[in-house]
Amino acid sequence: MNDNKTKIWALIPAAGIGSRMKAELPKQYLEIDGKTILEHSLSKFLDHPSIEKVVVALNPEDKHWSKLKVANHPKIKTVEGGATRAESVLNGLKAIQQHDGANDWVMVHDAARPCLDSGSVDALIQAGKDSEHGAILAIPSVDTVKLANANQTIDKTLNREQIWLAQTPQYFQVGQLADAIVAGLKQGLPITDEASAIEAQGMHPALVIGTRKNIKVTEPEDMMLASVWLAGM
Ligand SMILES: Nc1ccn([C@@H]2O[C@H](COP(=O)(O)OP(=O)(O)OP(=O)(O)O)[C@@H](O)[C@H]2O)c(=O)n1
Ligand SMILES: C[C@](O)(CO)[C@H](O)COP(=O)(O)O
Repeated sequence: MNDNKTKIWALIPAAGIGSRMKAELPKQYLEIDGKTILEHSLSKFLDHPSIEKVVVALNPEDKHWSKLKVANHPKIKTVEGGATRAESVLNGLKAIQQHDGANDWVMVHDAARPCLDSGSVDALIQAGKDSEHGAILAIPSVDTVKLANANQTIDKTLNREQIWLAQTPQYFQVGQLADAIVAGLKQGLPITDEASAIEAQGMHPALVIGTRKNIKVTEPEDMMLASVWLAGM
């Protein structure tokens, strides 16, 4: 549980190569309205008064970050990313722990989600005050969800009332999250978001309703959608 005195970090995994985007640059460096996707994602935290510092995990071969204006921002610290998203996040958490931040809280947010609104950040901070096990943004499914067999036939329909689609930011105590990721990686679990590592330790993070605008830019057609949402923000 956090309180009004808790120090809050943001951690942006930005070390991916964007293979599904099939662009010449890693997708976080593609521009929308004169700013890279990464800068749009970062701005929500750099401008937020409750976020003290922002850690950005970069690909060791990154050639683009140093050209951005934001690279010299006093609130930002960079670390080397890892081979997977979970390892990039873990590297960032270790850097925070080196600053004595194990008891601080951290909001992990995909570099590839540029359309986050500050109201959602506020809602997560609020949820962290009531939750022992952290909180994530997510949206209830609006589609009927099928569980598939290996041969792409339907096994069964899941109860939609219980299906939520996870977004980021995901908000946890730094030490609790780092321990959970280390344990999950050791067990060979597929850690595709922070909550999955926490859940695997038997904890139950809260679900906070996000917005459908907070898309993850993943494939080429997502660029158009993100630019529409950003134009309205
Ligand atoms: N080794 C990795 C892989 C991914 N990410 C980051 O995790 C976020 C979500 O990952 P995803 O959307 O899958 O990005 P990519 O891995 O770049 O895309 P793809 O899977 O299409 O290659 C992105 O901000 C990405 O930069 C990371 O920091 N380190
Ligand atoms: C963390 C995440 O954005 C939650 O939906 C998602 O799991 C990342 O998945 P990716 O395949 O690494 O983009």
